[in-house]
Amino acid sequence: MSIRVGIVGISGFGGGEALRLIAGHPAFDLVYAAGDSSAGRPLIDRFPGVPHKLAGLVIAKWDPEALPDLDILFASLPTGTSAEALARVPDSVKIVDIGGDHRHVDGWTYGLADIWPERIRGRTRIANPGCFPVATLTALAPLLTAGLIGPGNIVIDAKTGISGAGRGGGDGRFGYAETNENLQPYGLLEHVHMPEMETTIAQLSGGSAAGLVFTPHLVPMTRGLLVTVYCRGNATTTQCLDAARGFYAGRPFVRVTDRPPQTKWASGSNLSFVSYAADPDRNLVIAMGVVDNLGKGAAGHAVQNANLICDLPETFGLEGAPIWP
Ligand SMILES: NC(=O)C1=CN([C@@H]2O[C@H](COP(=O)(O)OP(=O)(O)OC[C@H]3O[C@@H](n4cnc5c(N)ncnc54)[C@H](OP(=O)(O)O)[C@@H]3O)[C@@H](O)[C@H]2O)C=CC1
Ligand SMILES: CC(=O)N[C@@H](CCC(=O)OP(=O)(O)O)C(=O)O
Repeated sequence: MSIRVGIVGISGFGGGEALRLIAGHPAFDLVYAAGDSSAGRPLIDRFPGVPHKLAGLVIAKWDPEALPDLDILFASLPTGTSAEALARVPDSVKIVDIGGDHRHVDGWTYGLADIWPERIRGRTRIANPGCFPVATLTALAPLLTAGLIGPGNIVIDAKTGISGAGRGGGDGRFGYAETNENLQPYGLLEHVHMPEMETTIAQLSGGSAAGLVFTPHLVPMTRGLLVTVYCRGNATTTQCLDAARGFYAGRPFVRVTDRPPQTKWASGSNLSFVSYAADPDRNLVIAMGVVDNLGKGAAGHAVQNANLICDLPETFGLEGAPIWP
């Protein structure tokens, strides 16, 4: 079976990771690559290591009115730039939007694939969750649905690799000299992922995520994302681990570990790792979540969502082991 696939934003970090995964996918055929400043360049010029079967593809100027015959389009454009153009893509073309323009937007399904795959199958417009929300929500969902923690007063302390900012993140914070051997908090009290997390926590728990605090930090590594989430709840560590093991039983991409997870465990993969430490005497639950920001945080999750909407095995193209070391 061959499913005709396009990627817009292919020269970026998210698009490049989608290219890597789709190049090895057993059912997807990349027939369209698009961008802006990279348009006109052969793919092999932008990515010298691209497989021979894709070497002839030339990056097109992104134009939703000039698409070839496509079954599915991956959109990996800067948040804020894709809504108007994606609205002009024909209905017959399924879309997975890796960017942030369609999360909790009417007509689009919020694609938390490990948590609610049944909501995604059969849909044609999927909004990938943001990278911080997916790590956080994957760790919290079993606890919220089991009532082991409350939805209020949750504190999320997050660390991300620099590639989370994309190639275009050019305000001087992301160069080698600024990031090497440096730690930077940012987005305090107002990060764009707050509303997405508040809405989904409320959906999962049936209550309000009032008092949510989220502080991301840039750390000097290329890939990887870790959240340490402090919650109020009268549960033991064993109860939290058991709840997560039950919740994710049979799900291929979530690993529940006794040990606190590390970012390298997920590198280059679509895996999420979660773990917990809880002290009922202090009414304290600590939930931890790890993903690769470009894997489960972006392109890996997008391919998983695409598999679901194309009625393929969820794991197609995503079965490789993580990169180590
Ligand atoms: N990086 C990450 O870890 C994650 C990113 N995301 C989201 O994914 C999206 C892409 O991010 P990322 O790959 O990191 O960003 P990059 O800055 O690395 O890449 C952006 C891409 O968008 C293309 N582009 C920009 N403007 C236009 C335009 N007007 N028309 C066509 N193409 C355009 C660029 O093309 P060209 O080079 O040809 O100009 C480039 O390929 C963003 O919405 C981001 O928030 C989500 C989760 C994680
Ligand atoms: C390091 C860094 O800057 N990371 C990005 C997260 C990338 C992401 O998930 O972005 P979207 O929600 O726009 O898709 C950020 O904090 O905004």
